[in-house]
Amino acid sequence: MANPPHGGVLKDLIARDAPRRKELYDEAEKLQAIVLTERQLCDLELILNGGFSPLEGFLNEKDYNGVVSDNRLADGALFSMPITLDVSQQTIDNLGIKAGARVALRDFRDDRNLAIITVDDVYRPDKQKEAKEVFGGDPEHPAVKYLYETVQEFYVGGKLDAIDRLEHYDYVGLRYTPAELRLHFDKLGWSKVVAFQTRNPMHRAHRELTVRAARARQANVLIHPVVGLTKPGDIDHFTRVRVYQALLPRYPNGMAVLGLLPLAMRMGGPREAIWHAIIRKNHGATHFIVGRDHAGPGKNSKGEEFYGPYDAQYAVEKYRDELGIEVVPFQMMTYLPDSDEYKPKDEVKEGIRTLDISGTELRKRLRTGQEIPEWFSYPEVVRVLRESHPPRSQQGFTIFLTGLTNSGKDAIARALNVTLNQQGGRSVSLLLGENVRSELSGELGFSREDRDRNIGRIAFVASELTKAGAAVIAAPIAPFEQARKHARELVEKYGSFYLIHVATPLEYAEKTDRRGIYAKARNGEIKGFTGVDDPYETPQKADLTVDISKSNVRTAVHQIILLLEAEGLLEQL
Ligand SMILES: Nc1ncnc2c1ncn2[C@@H]1O[C@H](COP(=O)(O)OS(=O)(=O)O)[C@@H](OP(=O)(O)O)[C@H]1O
Repeated sequence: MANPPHGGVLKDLIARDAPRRKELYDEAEKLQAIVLTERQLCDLELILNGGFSPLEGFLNEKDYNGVVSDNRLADGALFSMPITLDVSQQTIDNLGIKAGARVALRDFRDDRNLAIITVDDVYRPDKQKEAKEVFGGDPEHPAVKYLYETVQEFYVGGKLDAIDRLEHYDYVGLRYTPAELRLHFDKLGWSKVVAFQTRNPMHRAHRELTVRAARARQANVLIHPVVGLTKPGDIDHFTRVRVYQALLPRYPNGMAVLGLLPLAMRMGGPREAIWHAIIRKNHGATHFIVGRDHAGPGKNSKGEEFYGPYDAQYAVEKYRDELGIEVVPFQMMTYLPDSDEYKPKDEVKEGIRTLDISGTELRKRLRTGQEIPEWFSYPEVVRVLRESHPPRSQQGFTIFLTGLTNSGKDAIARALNVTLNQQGGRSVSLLLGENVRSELSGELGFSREDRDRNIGRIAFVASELTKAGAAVIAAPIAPFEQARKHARELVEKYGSFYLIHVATPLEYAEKTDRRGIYAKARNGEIKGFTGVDDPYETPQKADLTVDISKSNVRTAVHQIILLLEAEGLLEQL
C-alpha cells in the first residue's frame, strides 16, 4: 500500500467535484474570472489533484500567517510553503473580489475555466516578513525577487471547486497525478518507494545514489523531476525528460518509475525540502531523498551561499515524526577511479583518489564538444544532451553591424554573407537596413521611437534565427545605444552576439556617396537624417571597430572571420 497522504485524506478535488462538473462549468461561465499566471497555474494544478494535500484552496490570512511564522496551517498541520493567489487592487476592483464572492480561475494558455474560488478573505501580506521567514530575506534570492517584482500586493484566500484538469501536450503519459501514481504503485505491488527530486539532468552519480537509497530500504525508486518552473537558466524540461527516459533502462529489473511533477519551485532550501517531502508523501512515496543544498539557489553575487549545505536536511529532521515520510539524507556522491565505483563523499577514506565534474564544467564540455567520460554519464544520456546543446561550431550567432549610411556596413554585410555561405555548415540570413525597412517596417518613419521599434524587430528576428542555429548578419544604422543593448540581450538568450562598429567618418561616407542620399539630406529633401540632422551615438562596447576610409571591405570581413574563429564558431568537426 502507498503511504497515506498528508493529513490522512488525499484532497483530489477533481475526483471529488466530478459529479458536479457540468453545474460548476455553467456557473463559471457567468462569473468574473482571474486569469492565472504561470506560477499560479502550477500551484493550482497541485491543489486540484491533491499534490498539496491537505490544502483545498489558496491560503487565507490565518493559514498564511501560520505557515509564514511557524510552518503550520491554522489547524496546526505542518505546511512550510505559503501557497497564495496574488492579485492587484485593480483586479479586486474590476472583478468585485470580496469575502463570499465566487470567482472563476482561468488558464491563460487556452482561456478555460479550471476552478471556482469561494473568497474567504482578501489581505495585504507583509512581504518583508514573508521574504525573511520563508526564504531567509536575501534580496538576491530568486523567490524574494519574484515576491517584490512580480507578486501583486493582495492575496485572495479561499477554497476551490474543481471544474477541469489542466491540458498538457508534452509527455502526457508521464504526468501522473497523486491518485494515478498511488494506483500505479499498487499495480506494481510496490509498498516502499524512495522518491528522488531533481531539476537537473541525471548521470551515473544520481543513478548510484538512488539505487543505494533503495537498496538500504529494500524499496523501489520514483524519479520525480520538476517540470513546472525551476531556476532560471536551468536545462529545459524537454531535454531533461528525454535524459530521464534514456537513463531509466539503466535501473535493473524495472525498479524505477519516472513521473513528472508540475511544481513551481521557489528554491527555498529548508522550507522547500519540507514542502517537497509532503508532496512526495501525497504521491504515495514512503521515503524521500534530501541531498546537499537541497533546492537551494546556489550563491548570491557576493559568492555567499543562500543556505548552509545541510540546512535542508536539518529542517526535515526537525519535523521527522510529523512528516510521515522517511527522509533519506544523502552526501554528495563521488567517483573513485581506482575501484571504478561511486561512494558518498563522507565514506571515502583519506588518500583515495576521487573525480568529479561540476555542472559548470559539464556545460563547458557540451559547449566545446569536449569528451564527457563514461564514468560520469551514460553515452545515451550524453547523446540527448548534445542534441540540445550542440558545440559552438553548430550554434547560431548574430553579427550586428552598426554605422552611418554608406559607411561600408552594407558592403561588409554582403561580403560576409557570401564568405559564410562558402564556409557552409549553417544557413546564413542577411538583414540589410533597407530590406528590413521595406519587408518588416514599411509603416515606420525615422523618429527615435520608430527607429527603436525597427531595431527591436531586427533583434527579434535575429534572436529567433540564432536560436535555430543560423548565422545572422544585420546591418541597420542602429544609432542608439539602448536599442543595440536590447538587441544584444535578446540574441544572447540563444547564442552569441557581436557588435561591429563600422566607424567610417561622416565626411568620408558623404564624399563617397554615389546615391546622392546625403545631398538630399543636406538640401532638406530628407529630414532627420542620421549624421546630418539626427544623432548617432558611438557604441560604448563594440566587439570590433572597422573603418572603411582607412581599410577595405576584404580586411573588415577577414577581421570578423578571425573573431568568429577565435570564439570556436567556425570550427569544422
Ligand atoms: N531620416 C533618415 N535617417 C536615416 N536613414 C534614413 C532616413 N530616411 C531614409 N533613410 C534610409 O533608410 C535606410 C535604413 O535605415 P535604418 O532602418 O537602418 O535606420 S535605423 O537603424 O532604424 O535608424 C538607410 O539606408 P542604409 O544606411 O543604406 O541602410 C537610409 O539611407
